[in-house]
Amino acid sequence: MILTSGLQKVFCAGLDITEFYNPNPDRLSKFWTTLQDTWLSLYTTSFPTVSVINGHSPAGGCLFAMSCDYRVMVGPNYTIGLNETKLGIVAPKWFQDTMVAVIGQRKAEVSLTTGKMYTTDEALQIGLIDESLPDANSALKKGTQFLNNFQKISPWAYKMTKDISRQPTVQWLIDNKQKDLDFVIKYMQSPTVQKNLELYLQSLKK
Ligand SMILES: CCCCCCCCCCC/C=C/C(=O)SCCNC(=O)CCNC(=O)[C@H](O)C(C)(C)COP(=O)(O)OP(=O)(O)OC[C@H]1O[C@@H](n2cnc3c(N)ncnc32)[C@H](O)[C@@H]1OP(=O)(O)O
Repeated sequence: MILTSGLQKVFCAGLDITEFYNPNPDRLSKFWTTLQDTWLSLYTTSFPTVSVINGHSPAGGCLFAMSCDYRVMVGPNYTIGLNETKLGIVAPKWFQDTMVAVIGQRKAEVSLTTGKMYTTDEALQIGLIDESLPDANSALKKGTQFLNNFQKISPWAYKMTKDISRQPTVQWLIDNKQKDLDFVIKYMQSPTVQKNLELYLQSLKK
């Protein structure tokens, strides 16, 4: 499966920040549970996945890209990263662990604490993406070539290998789903968090 965007310059703008601003707890609960379930499904697919990152990919967008098996990004003008600290919020543990699995503990810590958005070249250098291509068509071709590798791999061997590799992060969320949800609902009601989100939303307006 190839995960890509039909938009011109945005792969995924991340989660809808307006869902966090002045949230209705019931709605936020459904929103967050859907996100947890979507991520669990994507991270544990029984088939190979590639993200063809054909535009900017902040926060939740970066999470979805990192959750695929391989990342091909169009360069040089787009950016990718977990920028939550720039919004004055914290990336949850499972977001962080997904990044650690891709780029390693040290690089992830620097990336997460600074909320850095990496250009395509920078992302390639730190291993956040696997390949950089100059346009969307060649990126799609590369992504397809990667998937073709699996024609010669046993689906069972593929799935078992991926499960072993991703199990700790997946199991943590399965075991802590309700705790994670309760924390997000409480966290989003904090006046400080709300102020940070208000300022960030204002900064996005043109
Ligand atoms: C101890 C443990 C604690 C754990 C607690 C957990 C806490 C919860 C964690 C929450 C995790 C959050 C994850 C996220 O994904 S947050 C979202 C992060 N996304 C961004 O920062 C993206 C911001 N947007 C941009 O940078 C640009 O819009 C972008 C580069 C994507 C595109 O640029 P472009 O110029 O094309 O688009 P515009 O800027 O014109 O945007 C158009 C309008 O869309 C609005 N917008 C953009 N992104 C978002 C978004 N993610 N959510 C809501 N709205 C968004 C933007 O304001 C424009 O609006 P108007 O048309 O009204 O002006």
